[in-house]
Amino acid sequence: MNILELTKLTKKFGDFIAVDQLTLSIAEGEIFGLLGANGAGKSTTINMVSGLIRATSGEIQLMGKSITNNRHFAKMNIGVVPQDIAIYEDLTAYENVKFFAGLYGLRGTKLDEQVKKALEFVGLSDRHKSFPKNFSGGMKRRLNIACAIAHQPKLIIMDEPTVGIDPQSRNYILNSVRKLNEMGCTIIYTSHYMEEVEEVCSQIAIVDHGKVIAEGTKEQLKSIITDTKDVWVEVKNIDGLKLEPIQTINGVLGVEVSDNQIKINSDMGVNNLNAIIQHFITNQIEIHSIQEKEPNLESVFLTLTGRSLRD
Ligand SMILES: Nc1ncnc2c1ncn2[C@@H]1O[C@H](COP(=O)(O)OP(=O)(O)OP(=O)(O)O)[C@@H](O)[C@H]1O
Repeated sequence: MNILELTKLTKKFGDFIAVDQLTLSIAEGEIFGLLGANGAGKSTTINMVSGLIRATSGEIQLMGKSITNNRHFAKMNIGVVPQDIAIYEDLTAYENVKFFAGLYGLRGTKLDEQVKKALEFVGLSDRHKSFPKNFSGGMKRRLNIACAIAHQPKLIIMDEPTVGIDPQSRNYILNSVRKLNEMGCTIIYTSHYMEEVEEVCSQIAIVDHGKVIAEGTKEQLKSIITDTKDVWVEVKNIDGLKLEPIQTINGVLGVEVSDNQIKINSDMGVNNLNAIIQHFITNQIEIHSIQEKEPNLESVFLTLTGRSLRD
């Protein structure tokens, strides 16, 4: 079953189209990655799903029900971890989670139980009486997650939850994503860090200029571009290297140089490694290292859009 279906979802800000007839289906049980550069339209899409802003046109269905006129149903079943941390600095960690969970109608012992469970889940039980103003960035993010999950939503949307935090908290959050998924939640995870999306997501949609430009598992996405490979040659000293003759080697599609590294993009079906190495030997340029790199989601993005994920 699809937990979420977006059909021709569009958001205009004046004349500017931030989300452009975006169509996407997310199956129950996935960790679904929305990958796109800054400004691609990820947050705007999330904000329409969570009801923070109204769509200009298009349809959003949650568990088979339109949510346009059913905000309450959406609110009860969706938990959003917003990009900008939304917690009250002058409430304790416990009070923060209690406040947000209370907005979903939880009361009494049930409220208390679920708040404690959520704090335990994010590893902040022993800090429940502390004020978040004394927390690190990573702890604030974790508290933000507790606030979004205490009402036990079926769909959890995390908008760039690892921006600006230390590596330890980042790992903690990625593990929480996996655990929540194992507990039965569907997760939508937006990021412009392709490593994270590759690591944690079972399905990925690449968003650019408000549209989905490719979708599938990471293997399916990579297969879009497996007809090319990159050979990286690191040299001791680049002086005297002529690039034009490399371009003419059979199968070579492009050559880029940065510092002492030469990246040679080449047709996967052509074995031209000997010819490439020979060129360096002929020009008496000493090779320090040479490696062929597998395509990753960054290269998929680059191939599809002509731009890098991070500007
Ligand atoms: N309220 C607004 N008014 C006008 N333009 C907006 C508004 N909100 C977003 N935009 C524009 O819409 C586009 C999409 O923004 P959005 O925040 O959805 O991108 P994003 O993919 O989430 O990127 P980021 O990773 O930077 O958050 C951007 O060009 C942004 O400037």
